[in-house]
Amino acid sequence: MFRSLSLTNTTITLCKRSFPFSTVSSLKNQASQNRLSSEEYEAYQRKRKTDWKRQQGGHGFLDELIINVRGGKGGDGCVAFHREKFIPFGPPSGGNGGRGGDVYILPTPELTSLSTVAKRVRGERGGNGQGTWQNGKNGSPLIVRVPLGTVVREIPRGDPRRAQDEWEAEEEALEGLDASEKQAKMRENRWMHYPRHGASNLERDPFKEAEDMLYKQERERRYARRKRETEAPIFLDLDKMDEAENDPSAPLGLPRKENFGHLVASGGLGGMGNPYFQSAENRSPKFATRGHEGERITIVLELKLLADIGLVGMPNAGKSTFLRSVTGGRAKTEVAGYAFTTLNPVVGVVRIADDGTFEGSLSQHVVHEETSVEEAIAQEKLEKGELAYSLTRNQSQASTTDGFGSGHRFDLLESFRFTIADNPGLISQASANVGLGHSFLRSMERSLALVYVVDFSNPAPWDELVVLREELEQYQPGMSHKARLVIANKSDLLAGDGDPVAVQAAKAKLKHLEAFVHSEMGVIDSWGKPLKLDVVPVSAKFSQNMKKVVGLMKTYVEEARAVEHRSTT
Ligand SMILES: Nc1nc2c(ncn2[C@@H]2O[C@H](COP(=O)(O)OP(=O)(O)OP(=O)(O)O)[C@@H](O)[C@H]2O)c(=O)[nH]1
Ligand SMILES: [Mg+2]
Repeated sequence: MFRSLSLTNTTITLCKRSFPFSTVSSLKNQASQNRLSSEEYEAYQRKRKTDWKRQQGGHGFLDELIINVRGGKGGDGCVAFHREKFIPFGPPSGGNGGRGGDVYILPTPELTSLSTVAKRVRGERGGNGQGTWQNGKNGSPLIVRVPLGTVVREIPRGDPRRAQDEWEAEEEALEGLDASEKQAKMRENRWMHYPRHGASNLERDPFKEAEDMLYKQERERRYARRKRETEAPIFLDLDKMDEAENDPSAPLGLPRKENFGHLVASGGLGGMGNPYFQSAENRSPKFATRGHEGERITIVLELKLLADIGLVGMPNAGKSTFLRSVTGGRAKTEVAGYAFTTLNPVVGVVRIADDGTFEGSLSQHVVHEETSVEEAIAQEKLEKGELAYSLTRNQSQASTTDGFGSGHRFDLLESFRFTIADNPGLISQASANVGLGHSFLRSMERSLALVYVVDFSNPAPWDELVVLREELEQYQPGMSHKARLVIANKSDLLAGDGDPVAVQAAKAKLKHLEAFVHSEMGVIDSWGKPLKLDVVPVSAKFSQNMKKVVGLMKTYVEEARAVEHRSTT
């Protein structure tokens, strides 16, 4: 069977298979047989990647993960009777089961992504009780480590992404059974009987009373859980390390308290051994309870990247090129001339010396071409054998004349550093999940400052600004007041050849942009004072005017850090 697939103005025919990857491999085959040009193949792959991201409706960026957590099941109680020489009918001696292990969440600075977090977490089971009053061992606590800056939210009841809780799971397992079968199963899940006493136990009043009591406790627990879920669902904003507090004047040799983090699901209680059910009426109870199920909850983890500055712009404005330029090509973010190249936020580090020189400016790599062009150049060099003896990045920096020496020597000169996050493109209606949605702005929420990047070669770059501000406000009212700067990128495209008329026109356009920004785009800073945004024309591709931008960004970060410092002290 065949079907047609339209691809960037060409129509190709490909084999229909049910598994999408085979479609790609068949395309790969076609490409290798020269029936499909490599550009067409690439365009197809790119389209699939972006479509896939879009289908997720803005969810599923690398910084969001849903996990199912279960506390450990409690250990079973034991039915036993003490036996000793000359004591043939000793008292009941079954131990209680141990508690199931609790599950905690702990923020850790060593982690930077949620990729290491397991999607299903289950606490350790408590040990079963044993004869001669031996209680089972408690399950040890389980710690789920997440990166610093993770937000933990419990998924509420009714949300389809939520897994069943322990009671719902049991109800589902019992579905379709008649009343007596149900009762038998429920008893099996809850009670242990002394061998050959199962049937007789069920008829005796003490057992019935104990059973009623157990169900009553269960109902109370269930009610309390529901109440907790609706009144105080789990919400943790883990942006700070919290150390376990140790008393400094504690006696020597006392073990240090261990910090487990935040409890998210507690383990089930252990079952009761048969001595628990001993009473005046029932001197030798021949039953014990099984351990309780641990709490089951579904939580969503969201990682807020901690970048000082966030770049906000429409697709293709040159955000990724800008990040590569300020980091001297170190930040590995893809650059290409089509919309939605960047699908996940990428963070780069900018290091600055006292005199305003930044590490990226020392790089001899000043032209930042599209990734595919750079790859083609590298491939060509590789084939010619030029790469074999070429200098490494640090060696080439050592040969620069400005006296900074090798890249490592910059460590001595570095006086300030901040991070910049390159974001996917934001478009009009992103809040209604057009394009890639805007959920990635979550990473920007705690950025100290935002910077708009617009394509200055567009006929009306000011229109872009209005849309961007609108989308920021849609995401979080007041967020647009974090903006400090407008980068007018791609300025080389205007009057790059030095034609005086074009230069005049470019100057006039810049004036217009500045006037627009000053009159329409004012913000209120954290002290409540009105502030005008800076406007700087740059060419990210050719690394022009970058020093000025980096200098300005440094001042924003310094100011914002000072504000934060003051508000915390
Ligand atoms: N002439 C010129 N082209 C530029 C400049 N900056 C970026 N470009 C080109 O603009 C195109 C888009 O650049 P990207 O950096 O991928 O744009 P982006 O904003 O990251 O786009 P998305 O990731 O899709 O949101 C590429 O073809 C770049 O080569 C510039 O300063 N001058
Ligand atoms: Mg990009």
